[in-house]
Amino acid sequence: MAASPAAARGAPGMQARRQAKATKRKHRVSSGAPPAKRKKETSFFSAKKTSVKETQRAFKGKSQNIFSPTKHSANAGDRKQEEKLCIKTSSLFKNNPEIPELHRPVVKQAREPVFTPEAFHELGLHPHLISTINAVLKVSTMTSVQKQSIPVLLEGRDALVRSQTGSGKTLAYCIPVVQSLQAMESKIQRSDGPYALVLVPTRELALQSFDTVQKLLKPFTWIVPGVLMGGEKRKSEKARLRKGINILISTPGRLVDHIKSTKNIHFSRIQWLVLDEADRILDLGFEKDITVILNAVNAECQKRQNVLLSATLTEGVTRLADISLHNPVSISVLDKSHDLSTARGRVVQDVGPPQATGSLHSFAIPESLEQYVTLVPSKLRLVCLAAFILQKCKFEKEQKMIIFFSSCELVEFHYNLFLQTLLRRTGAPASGQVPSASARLKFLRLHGNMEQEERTAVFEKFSHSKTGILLCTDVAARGLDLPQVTWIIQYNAPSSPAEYIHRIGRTARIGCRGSSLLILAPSEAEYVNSLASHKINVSEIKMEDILSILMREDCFKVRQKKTQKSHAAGPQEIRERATVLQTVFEDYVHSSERTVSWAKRALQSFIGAYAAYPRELKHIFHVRALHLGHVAKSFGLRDAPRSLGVYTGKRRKTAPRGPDLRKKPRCEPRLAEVLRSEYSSGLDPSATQVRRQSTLEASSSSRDHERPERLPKGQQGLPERF
Ligand SMILES: Nc1ncnc2c1ncn2[C@@H]1O[C@H](COP(=O)(O)OP(=O)(O)OP(=O)(O)O)[C@@H](O)[C@H]1O
Repeated sequence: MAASPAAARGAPGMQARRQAKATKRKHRVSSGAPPAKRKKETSFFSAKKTSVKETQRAFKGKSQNIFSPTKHSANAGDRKQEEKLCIKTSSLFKNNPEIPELHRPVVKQAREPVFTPEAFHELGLHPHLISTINAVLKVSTMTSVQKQSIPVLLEGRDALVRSQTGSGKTLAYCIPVVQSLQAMESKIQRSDGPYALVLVPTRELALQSFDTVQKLLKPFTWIVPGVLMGGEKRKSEKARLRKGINILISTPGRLVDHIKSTKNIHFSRIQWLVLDEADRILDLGFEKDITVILNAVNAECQKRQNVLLSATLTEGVTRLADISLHNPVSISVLDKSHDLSTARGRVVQDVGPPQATGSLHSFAIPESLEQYVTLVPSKLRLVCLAAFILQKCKFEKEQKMIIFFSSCELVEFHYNLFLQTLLRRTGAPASGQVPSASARLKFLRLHGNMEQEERTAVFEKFSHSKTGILLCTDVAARGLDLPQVTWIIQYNAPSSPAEYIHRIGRTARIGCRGSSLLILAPSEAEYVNSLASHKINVSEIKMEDILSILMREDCFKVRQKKTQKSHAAGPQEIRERATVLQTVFEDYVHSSERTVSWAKRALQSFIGAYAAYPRELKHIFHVRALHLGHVAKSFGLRDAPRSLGVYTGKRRKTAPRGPDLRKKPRCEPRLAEVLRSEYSSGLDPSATQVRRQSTLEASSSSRDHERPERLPKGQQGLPERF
């Protein structure tokens, strides 16, 4: 017989008893007495399935009790009781590590001039190409990188091109490719196959580059562009390859997949090989894929032009290029004098030994990009992020924000959490109300574990929207040109200065204004110096200033009885409201087993990603520095989970005493499956197998970067020739 809803919820008397027990437990904690043994871990997980509304109703009642100490009662006994009840408020702000003074070294950032007064028609391009650039792409004058690169590439030279994010590198290579192919004496036939091969690290970037090429080809209808990027049925891609693609844009993984399985693919006519985001594509993650591609291309064609582009061409790439490219030209718009009134973008030089290129470790950042950092104790991270979202996207107009997380699971968790809490509580306009400021909270998410159709839809939607909040992994860090993004938030610090540059580079593109915020824990403050050593300058925003926005959000006000007067004001009220917000998160997380399990999995993923920071950053980001209980709070978990394994709903026979962060987190197979690669073709089962294995061996793959299989010993290294 099914239990009645009332019975399922428990009789009122039982509920009261439960509440009393809980209060007793809290009192013991506050008085320093050892906490009573939790009856069963199931009590932690077996929260009844409450709807969000129910949770909020329950919460309203609770908050009244929680914050009643703010009233000043004459009765000493009452006061004692009040102090005890204050535990929820104080727990969020108590026992946090001190926030250190940020002695940030002020460095002179490298600057690049973006625009030039020169028009495209000065380049001697086909008149139809010029009119397409002007009329379809709506650009008339060249950017610095275009002015430097296009003539060099039209001369037939190999080139390494570095210029800051959002400075127009795509057209810098697309225009010469189209100009040269349309001018070929024997007119290109579709069935000839690829004349140009463009490799990019992500599917969204492949789509975006394809879109640009397609626009440029409008007057030259006989040249057919095409994109291979995974997610699409291999069969239909094969059919398109069979018909013929002359400018082929692909992610490495998907191209390898076709090289191995598609007979119709050949490279005998290749004249151009372009690696966009070359440092990303040539790093270890893509080593095997790139080797396969280059071997396949080299086997069929020896003479072609090679172009490598990125905002962060590092020494490693330059050295590799130095031995692999033929008489290349290095183009860097970076104005070394930092004096923009002189020598505006005149730095074009032949590649010499790596040291000759000087400032390879200092990357230029758009002048109109303001960078900020805030130091936030772990317990307060979540409320701080939420407050910042509200401040920018609810209370200010026309804000478009991208928030970077270190793994797919972190994105999923925060996306769902914000939808169910921030949006429901503060975001949705009441029925019949005109959508207003609250309607600006439009959450979207993008990561590598999503179906391709959804990925593309999200990309398009965010691209065309004037506002919105995109939660994503580094899959969106490279190359994406999403218009009007005003804020970049890095909730988890990136693993390298190059990734920092690319993430923040999604805003302040092509002369627009934009800002970025990096959220660090107090123990991570040293990261600011690490950035400074790469000439990256950040200003501090105080956490209190971010939290103060909660004063504008009355739904986080502590409810007082009519007879009670709130004595909280200023910082105290901000703290109380922050606690209310944290309680909203915690109530949602603890509203069902499923949500608790999500939170735990996200926490585990966070720790995995944290353990994967490269050696040179380990002194800043080390799991040993994490306080698990505090970090758990930032996932809405009230306590540190006893085990970091994925929650299965079953109790272990012998529960471990407590989490030991010195050990690498144990990744359950389920977790390994979820942590699939961002950049893979998604089709190669052997790759997945190896990746899964490496996930289990090292937690590093929690970070949402692809680390496909390494080559066997003795076979490492790229072919000598691009
Ligand atoms: N000459 C130009 N004048 C005005 N806008 C331009 C010009 N060239 C390109 N753009 C625009 O600038 C934006 C950024 O260009 P693009 O994406 O090529 O930058 P990028 O240098 O490749 O950036 P990233 O390093 O992030 O990949 C695009 O919206 C593009 O249409």
